[in-house]
Amino acid sequence: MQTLAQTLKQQAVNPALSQLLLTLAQSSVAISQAVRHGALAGVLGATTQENVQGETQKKLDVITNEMLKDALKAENTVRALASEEEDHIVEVGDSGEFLVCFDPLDGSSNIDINSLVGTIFSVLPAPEGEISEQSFLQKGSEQLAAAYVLYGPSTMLALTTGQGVQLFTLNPETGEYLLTNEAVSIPKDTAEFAINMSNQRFWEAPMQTYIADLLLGKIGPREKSFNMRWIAAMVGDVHRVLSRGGIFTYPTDNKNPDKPYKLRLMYEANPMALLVEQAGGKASTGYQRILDIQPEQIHQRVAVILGSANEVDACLEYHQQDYSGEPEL
Ligand SMILES: O=P(O)(O)OC[C@H]1O[C@](O)(COP(=O)(O)O)[C@@H](O)[C@@H]1O
Ligand SMILES: [Mg+2]
Ligand SMILES: [Mg+2]
Repeated sequence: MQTLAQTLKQQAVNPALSQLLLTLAQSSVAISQAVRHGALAGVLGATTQENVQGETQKKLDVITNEMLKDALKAENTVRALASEEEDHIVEVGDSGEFLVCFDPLDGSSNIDINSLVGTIFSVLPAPEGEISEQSFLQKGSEQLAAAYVLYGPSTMLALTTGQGVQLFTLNPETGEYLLTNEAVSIPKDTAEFAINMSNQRFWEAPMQTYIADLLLGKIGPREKSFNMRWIAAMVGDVHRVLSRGGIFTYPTDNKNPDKPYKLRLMYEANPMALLVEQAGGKASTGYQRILDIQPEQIHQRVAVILGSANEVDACLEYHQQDYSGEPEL
């Protein structure tokens, strides 16, 4: 089986980018080991700190963030990084062509129940000159590479450098990622949706109506029965979408008027949107292609609807209708 390094070579990926991706992959092997040791390594549970988003940091959020930061500081390919667990950007080197955004531990509420977690990466070109937060505010379509690692029964890496999506499985004996799917393709149609249903009463009318129609199954306008899954780790849900199709959404809600969206654009939505599009799927806010959004802040949040192309289109049709004359749901 082909290794990650061999695959990058075959794709003729620029050597500096290859080196960076191999470093990120290597760090994820170390994270995978930390995650696997769980309580034995004393890494479970929460810290007393909060991140910039006001969320209590888990010990592993902090540990994995430090691991990635240290690995990137030892690199000469990266100018600066932006992380979910850092209030501001962190400059890591004077030379280098890249900026990296990451969510070091996605789905961290799953860690204490020994369920799926992951890491998400996005690589952007570094502009010339001084680096500031502004340098990161590039559209998702500018990403040079995007990847996630899923720490599940096996550890898997999904990667795109703009040449489709490849899936690698970690050989735990050798610490090497081996190519196990060279061209991921998301089926266009699906009968599976993923949404946190407990927020139903807080959604906008289009999402309320769309999900209500899915729940009606064969007797509803869709004339088809749908199943539901929710892993509470975007990496896990997106991996299922890449593996067998589906629609995944964390839509706009008015639960907390100051926070109408949950997922973060720069290190959750953008990298996942690139992976999904590269695998033949679609990713939208309901009103705009995610990869076309002009970011305004590194920690900005966004509504996400992604997955099987025809199902995302079906959901988007609901967003084009006018609900103003209808009674409130
Ligand atoms: O707990 P909820 O509201 O279901 O939200 C789950 C969502 O939150 C996230 O866990 C956010 O990620 P973090 O754990 O990195 O903060 C997503 O991965 C997931 O889709
Ligand atoms: Mg996350
Ligand atoms: Mg996280």
